[in-house]
This record gives sequence, structure tokens and C-alpha cells, in this order.
Amino acid sequence: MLDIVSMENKWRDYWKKNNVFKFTKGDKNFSIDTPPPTVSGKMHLGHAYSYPHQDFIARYKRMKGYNVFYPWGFDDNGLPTERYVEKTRNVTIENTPLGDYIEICKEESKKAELELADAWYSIGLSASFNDYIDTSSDFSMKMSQKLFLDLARSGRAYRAEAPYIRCPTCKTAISQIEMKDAIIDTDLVYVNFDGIEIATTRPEMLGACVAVFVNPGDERYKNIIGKKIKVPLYGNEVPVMSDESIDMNFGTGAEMLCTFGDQNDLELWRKYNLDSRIILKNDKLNDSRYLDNIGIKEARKRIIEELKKNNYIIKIEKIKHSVNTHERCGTPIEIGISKQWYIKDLDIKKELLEFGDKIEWIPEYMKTRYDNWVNGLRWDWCISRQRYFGIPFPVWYCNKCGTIIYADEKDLPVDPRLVNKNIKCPACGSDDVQPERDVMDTWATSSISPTLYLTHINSMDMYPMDVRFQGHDIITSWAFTTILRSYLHYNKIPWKKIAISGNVYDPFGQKMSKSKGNIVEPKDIIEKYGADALRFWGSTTMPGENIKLREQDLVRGKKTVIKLYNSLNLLKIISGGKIQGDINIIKSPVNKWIMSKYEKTVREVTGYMDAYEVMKARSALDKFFWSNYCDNYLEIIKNDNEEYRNENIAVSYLIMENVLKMYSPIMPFITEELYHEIHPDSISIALEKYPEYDDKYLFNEENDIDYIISVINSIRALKSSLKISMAAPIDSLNITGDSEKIGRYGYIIKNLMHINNIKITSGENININVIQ
Ligand SMILES: Nc1ncnc2c1ncn2[C@@H]1O[C@H](COP(=O)(O)OP(=O)(O)OP(=O)(O)O)[C@@H](O)[C@H]1O
Repeated sequence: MLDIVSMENKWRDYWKKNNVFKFTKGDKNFSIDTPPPTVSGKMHLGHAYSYPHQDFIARYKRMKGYNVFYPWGFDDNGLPTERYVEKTRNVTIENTPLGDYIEICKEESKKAELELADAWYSIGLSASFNDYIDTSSDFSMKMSQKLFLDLARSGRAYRAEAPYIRCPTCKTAISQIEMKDAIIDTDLVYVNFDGIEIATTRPEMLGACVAVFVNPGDERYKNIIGKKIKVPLYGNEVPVMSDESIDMNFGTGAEMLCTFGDQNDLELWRKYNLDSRIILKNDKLNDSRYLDNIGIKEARKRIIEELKKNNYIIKIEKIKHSVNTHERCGTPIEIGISKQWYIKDLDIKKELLEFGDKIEWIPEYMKTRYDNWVNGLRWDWCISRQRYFGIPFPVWYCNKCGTIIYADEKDLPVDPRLVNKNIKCPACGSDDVQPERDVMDTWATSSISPTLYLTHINSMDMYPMDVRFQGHDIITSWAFTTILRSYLHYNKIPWKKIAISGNVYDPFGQKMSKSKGNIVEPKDIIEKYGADALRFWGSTTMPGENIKLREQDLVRGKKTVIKLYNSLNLLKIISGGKIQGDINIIKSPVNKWIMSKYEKTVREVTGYMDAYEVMKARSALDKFFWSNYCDNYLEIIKNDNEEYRNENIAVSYLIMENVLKMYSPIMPFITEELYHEIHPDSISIALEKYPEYDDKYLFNEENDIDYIISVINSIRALKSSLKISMAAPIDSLNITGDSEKIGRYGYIIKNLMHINNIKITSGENININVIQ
């Protein structure tokens, strides 16, 4: 009996011990830009589904003779890791000195990485786990800071005091990349604005109102455009202006513009160069009148009370409203003004779209998401975060003359927050300097993953990499920022192809995600069905398709494992454990038939694997293996004429080992086990050569035997309708059909179906009946 769990454990240990998947650079390399998972929780079924997609191709390419560079990494700097560490170690920046806080984050993420690496390795990935990189290491910090300095020197990275997107919960700037639309329940407050009714969801921002906007086509307000009206409570006068973007059907069709109530306010403010009245800073409102440094909710309550008291409120409606939120915590974002670091990208949309066109997208339709994103960019990329565990900016500011002081490249990596000695302003010579306290957005480092991976092995000559694998959930973040950085630093695409996986959803239709906590860990499934079966499930969708866990796929996967095991055992019985014979000249029609089918399967499977269509490759292989090879071929040779014995053994083993090879990228454990039974001296099936299509083995007999198989299937149907076993003998059978073929190959039918006599009648259709 096959003990799947111990068998898989054995090969996990073996691969690791023998460093089977070590990359050695050669003439024919293939490189993969692996997604470094964030260190923010446990590995889950989403990963167990999408990471095998890379591994299928890595293993396939290795067998096709490539030196496969399949690196491993962890993204362990930034907000997700901070949150994870704060929870696990019960620390906060408020109760821990910065240096200690960073050390604790490093210590805890290292510990988590070792566990995560084990979890990822358990699904049989052939990546370089022994030598992984992490984005908070000195190496990554040095590279990230160096590339930042390059951008700063060329003016691509700049610091500016400007409106920025802020998450009030995470208390940091975020970028457009991290925003998500959400529908929230809120109050729509109708206010009497100097005789005009205005509806707003942000009454607390009244003190920041600098204009009222209407649609130029709105007859109701035609006469007041260009006039000034008084803001209730505050009494200041603001202009009434018009813009096509105003939705006549929302509220009363007249809107107040505040600096800044939302992104539309910001855009109109920019477009018409309006005044600013900033009352919201770092999530507190202060208007020196009604609001004294208080939070948003409280401020809203207070202003509504004041408006009510002064009879300005007409009505309040409960509505569902679409807002921008921070994707990580779901909090509606705010727009403030402060100094942040940006990477300028709004001016190069055309170039970024062209770069997208140069990359092959699998599936192709996923490119639309990238194109839409680039077309819809409205902000330069804000890369500073008011957080702590991240790559620090290698920057100080001179307190005397305001010069930005950049670190010397030879001093990288550097954390200016912790090292402040011997820094002098190059402009005025003052040593009165202060460090930049912000850290970089985590995408600012993961976006240079091809550089990190290739520099790590000293092989930037392999740039661009061959392929990036990732989920569609991060096209607008990871894929976009990587293409952007690659354009800015090298004017090259980062990879030739990008292969996009779908997402695994929880039963409530939400993407499974570490930080959301709605996860199922793969370990119980591996215990019950095996990692091969789990990977099989990963091969049941087309590229980019979303999926839920389907138990029937795990069952099918496990059945395939057992079927492979049983077939080899049957072969051992048929051959008496001795592999003999050769396939140079094939005589048996059945062997000619199976060889033709086999060659066509090799051609089909290879074509699909080359196109990254693993699901179609596996289906073609399943069909050949289950139906042609097991149900028919092995059954026929079990009872075949003695004269073909050696040839049968040679052909059946040849096909068996090549079937194992073709299954091995998908199910590496069982195929390794069985291949070693046939070839105990092999280091690994993963390092063997993938079968090559050879038209020498295509024979005309294929069609004849196909016909005989149809006759056999009709006899099987008859036996089952008579409720007799397939092995039960039948004395005499009348077969109507192609008498020439049935006559020539009748011995196959008789042997396989245990029939003593066959009477043949000519006829167009196959018809079977027992002669009593
Ligand atoms: N539910 C999922 N289904 C399929 N792939 C996923 C899923 N979640 C993450 N991935 C993929 O795994 C890779 C690493 O993702 P990551 O570590 O960010 O996972 P995550 O669970 O989304 O984490 P977090 O919640 O911290 O964002 C990415 O390529 C991502 O697309």
C-alpha cells in the first residue's frame, strides 16, 4: 500500500539534502521573477494554488534542458510586517525605542520566514529556498537605496509639499496603488448655502470650503454661476463655478469644494487653481472656531449640531456612498497636504503603455488591467510612509540652509534615523542636520525584484528575466511598479512574459489573504490528500481564472497518484520485474497503436506547456494515460499473444516512464518515487530529459486499433448490461461491423474480452449480440 505522506516526506528531504534544484548558470538559462510573499501571517490555499503555476513551468523548463533560475524571497519590510510583529510580540512604536522596534521586527520576521519557507516548500516548489533574499536585509536595503539615489539625482524622485493620500488608521501616506473603492453607509446632509441647497457627505469640512460647483448644463443654477455666496456658519464668500464633471443627479446637483473633501475636490482645485483653507491635518480638524483639534467623527457631529442650531439644515438622508479606502484596512482615505517623496510617472504614461505592449501577457486579456491603470493614473507615486520598519531614505536635511543631503553610495546601506554623526551639509558646511524619518513604501523595494534576484547571483546580464508570475490582484501594484522601475533605471522591460494566476476565494467570495485572516492552511489537505493532489487542483484552471477549493479535484488528484502507482505495479507483474525487449522495430499492431497515440500526446502536451496552458496539457495527458494506456493498452497486453511479450514490455515501460516525466512538473512526488523504481540511479526525474515528439512512431494501424477499441467498448457495455464481470467468459458472440478489421484483429477482442468464438457479420454500424 502506498503511504502518500511518508513517500512525500522522503522526497522533500531528499531534494533538500541533495540540493537537486540548485541553479548553475549556463548557456541556456531560464529565469523566474518569483513573488516574494509578505511576512504578515501564514501561508494559505491561495498560495498553494498559485505558486505551483510557477513551479509547473520551472520544472518543465528544467527538463527541457534549461538552467532554471527560480529564486525565492520574502517581502518583510513595511506595514504588513509591522502589523504582524506588533500583534505577535505585543509591541508598538509608542512603547519601544525605534532601534529596538526595528530589531524586534527583524527578529520576528526572520523566525516567521523559516516557518513560511517550510510551508511553501511542503507543496514541492523547486525554488532556491536555501538561499532566499528578503527585502529588509542589508543587501536589499543597499540596492533599494542605491536605485532611489539614482532616481533622486535624475530628478525622477522628488520631495514636495503637496496634497497626498492619507490613511487615518495606519497614520501614513499611501499611494493610489493601495486604494480600493468601497460602498459605505453615510449621511447626506442638505445645507442651506445662502439660499442654495447643497448636499454633502462631509459637513465637517465646511470650514475648508473654497468654492461651490454646479454643472454648466444645469438649468437650476444657470443664473448664479460666477456669483459669490456665503458659507454657512463661517460667513466667508466663495465663488459659484461650473464644471462638466459635476453630477446633476447627486444630491441637489450643487456641491461644495473643500480642501480637500475627496479626490474630485483635489482635481477641481488643481484645475481652477483655487485657494486653500486647510483645517484637516493628521486626522484632526482645527478651524479655530468650532473645531479644536478633534477627530473626524466628532467634528462631523459638532458641525451638524451647529448647523441645526442655526437652522441651516434642510434634511439628512441615509445613503450608500462610494468612497476610496485604504485596501489594507478598509478605512476611507483623507487628502491632506504635507511633504512627501514621489516618483514622477504621470509624464511617461505613453512609454509605460508601450512597455506593457512589449511584454507577453498570459492570458492576454489581463493586459487591459495594466493599460487601464496607467491611463487612469492621477498621482505621481508617493513613496514615503510615516512608518518605521521599512527601507529608510538615505537622506538628511540641513536645518540651516534647507539643502537635501544624500548619503554617499559607498556608505550604503544606511539608516539616517539611527546614524547622524559626521554628516555635514555640502552647501553650507553646517552639521546641524536632521534625518528623514519616513521610510519607503514596501513596493519601492519589491518593484526592483528582478534587480535584487539577479544581483544576488551576480548575473545582471540575464536582465530582462524570462517570466514573472503573480496574481491578478497585484497587477496595478507589483506589475505596474516593476515595469515603471525597469523603464526608469534601464529603459528595458523587466521580463519577456508575465503569467497571471487567478485568486482563491473564501466561501464568502472574498480573496483569501494573510492579512484578512480568512485563510485555510494547506497542511491538513496535504495530510489527507497529499501535496501532489493539491498541486493537481492548481492545474485545473486556465491562466488567470479564479477558483474556490473543490474537493472533487483533490480526490481526482489523489486517484491519479494511486493510478500511477498501480500501473507501475501491474507492469512489474506483466514483466516479471524484468525490463527487456526493444522498440527499434515495432511489430505488434497494438504497440503501433499505443506508440502513435503516445507520440501525439507528447506533441500536444509539449505544445500546451510551451504556451503555459498547464490545464490543457494535463487533461491531454490524463486522457492518454487513463483511457488509452491503462483502460485499454495494459489490459490488452496482460492477455496478449506470447510472440509480442518482449516488445510489449519494452513499449509499456518506455511509455510509463515518459508518462511519469510528463506528469512530474505537476505531481513531482509520486513521479519521483516511481521513476526511481524504474531507474534507481537517476538523481531526480526533475533533471531528466522531457520526452521529445518523434514521428517515426506514427503508424497507420492507429485507426484500425481505434476501431477495435470501439468494438471492445461495445462488448464492455453489453457485459455490463448483462451484469456480468469483464473477466467472465462468453462462448460465442456475433459482431456486426467492418468484417475485414474485425477478422484481422479478432484475436485482440477474444483475448481481452474472454470470448471463445466470434461470428462476424458485415455492417456499417457496430452491433454485438450473444449467440445462445
Ligand atoms: N487568495 C489568493 N489566491 C491566489 N494567489 C494569491 C492569493 N493571495 C495571494 N496570492 C498570491 O501570492 C503572492 C504573494 O502574496 P502575498 O504574500 O501578498 O499574499 P496575501 O495573502 O495577499 O498577503 P497580504 O494579506 O499580506 O497581502 C502574490 O503573487 C499573490 O497574487
